[in-house]
Amino acid sequence: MITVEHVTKRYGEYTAVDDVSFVARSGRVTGFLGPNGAGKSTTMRIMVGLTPPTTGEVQVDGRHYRDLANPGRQIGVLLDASAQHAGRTGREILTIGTETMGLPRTKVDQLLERVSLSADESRRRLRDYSLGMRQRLGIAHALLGDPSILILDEPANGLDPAGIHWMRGLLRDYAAGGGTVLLSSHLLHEVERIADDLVLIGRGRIVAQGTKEELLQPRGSFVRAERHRDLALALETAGICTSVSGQGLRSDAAPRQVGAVAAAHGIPLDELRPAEGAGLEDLFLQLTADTQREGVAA
Ligand SMILES: Nc1ncnc2c1ncn2[C@@H]1O[C@H](COP(=O)(O)OP(=O)(O)OP(=O)(O)O)[C@@H](O)[C@H]1O
Repeated sequence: MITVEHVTKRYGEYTAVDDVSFVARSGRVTGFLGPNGAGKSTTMRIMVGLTPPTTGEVQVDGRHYRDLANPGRQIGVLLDASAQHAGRTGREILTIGTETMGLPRTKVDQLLERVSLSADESRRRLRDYSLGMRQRLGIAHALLGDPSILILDEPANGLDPAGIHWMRGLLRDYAAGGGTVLLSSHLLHEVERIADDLVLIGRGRIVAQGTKEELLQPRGSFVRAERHRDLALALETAGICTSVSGQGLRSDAAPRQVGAVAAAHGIPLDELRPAEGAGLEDLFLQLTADTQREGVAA
């Protein structure tokens, strides 16, 4: 479990992370989502002691990262797949990992196989790796010490569709075995498929968090009636704001509430249903509308 408590990071006058709190639970995949520059990487760097927070703290399984004697055995980290010595081969990078963590050398071949890097590829230098191969090697490195927590910054970056499918299976299995997975991504559809819980961040602030089901639950209702104007007026009088949507009206109120108002005013309805689920992308755009660089309206 990762517990982030009131973490703030300021660079001079600029606040990159603003009072961020959330929990990534064990046995679950938590997706950390946000537009460019939202503060995801900074928060992850704070988690693993690479950046000191201005205020607040992060605990991993109840302890601070800096207090872990052999952190790689508890937390697997992939923040930047290219942040390894470019002149070393993949095999060398993993071998150094086994040595610093006190693991048997046999782990190297096990992990290479697990991330589908061939013996030939493992002998190439990192500078000659494609981005996808670097990601695979980075994931292998993160998994080396059989940690109970994985912190991955944009792990799908550079992976081809088969690679993304593979990674999804790997991380789901990992969480099914009780592990904690926190992954950041811009690939909203990918996260929608893999995550159990979601944390959305915009301009350093958390804008929404909860289970995927909670956040993607359809909100509000769609209603259609011949006496369209009467219905809109009745709903407005009942304190329910509506907007015109196609042939009907959309509102944030539940269908039951809308139905009750229509019944009270004797307005026959042609259609009444929950509004379609927004989908993560819509939700993401809505919640970060004022933080999007492109000013994307919901
Ligand atoms: N060392 C630093 N000095 C000054 N500003 C910084 C520093 N590190 C990060 N920032 C700023 O903090 C903000 C958050 O950056 P961060 O890398 O955490 O965003 P991100 O959500 O990971 O973005 P992306 O998805 O583009 O990788 C950015 O505006 C960035 O320029």
